[in-house]
Amino acid sequence: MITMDDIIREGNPILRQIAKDVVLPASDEEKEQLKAMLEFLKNSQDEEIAKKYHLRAGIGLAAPQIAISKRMIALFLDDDNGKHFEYMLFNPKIVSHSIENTYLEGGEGCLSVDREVPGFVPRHARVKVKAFDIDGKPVTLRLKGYPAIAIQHEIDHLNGILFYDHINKDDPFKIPDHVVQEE
Ligand SMILES: O=CN(O)CCNC(=O)c1cccc(Cl)c1Cl
Ligand code: NI
Repeated sequence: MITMDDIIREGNPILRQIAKDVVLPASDEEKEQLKAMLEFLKNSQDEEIAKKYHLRAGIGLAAPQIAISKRMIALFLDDDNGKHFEYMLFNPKIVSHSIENTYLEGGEGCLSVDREVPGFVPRHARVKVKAFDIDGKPVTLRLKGYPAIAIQHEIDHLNGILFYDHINKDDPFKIPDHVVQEE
């Protein structure tokens, strides 16, 4: 199982690399790694397991965070209406997005960043993502709200971007442009 020992932290150059496409069909090893990433998220949100293995909670995970510079991400979260989102994706790509932006009032955090970095992280309010599922089938996701924010955080990891790169340096809590409502 993946634990915090497997998660690389700021300073490790892998976090700033552009991850490589997974050559499809994915290998059994790549499928197992992606399944393990989803399992980590579930474990990290399970009070008993998280306590037992000292896991920090996460709603998403990108392969570069476990030192695998490949375009693989997992998401496991419920949105504000309690709708559940659970994905294991190969080669996700944002193919279009809203002009409108959004942001989380509480800011964002990252398992690869062992410190609080306060400030609003501007995100597209809505995204259309094309990717491939664990079986190699093409999928198209249209997301808004929390899941849209989360998938952007993960796809950023594949491009060597960390959440705080987006925070306004002069005024971290400045409301981002084109924001229509707060998350
Ligand atoms: O890349 C994934 N992580 O670092 C896992 C830990 N962070 C979170 O779960 C998290 C927390 C707040 C906002 C967003 Cl968007 C995310 Cl993703
Ligand atoms: Ni992160």
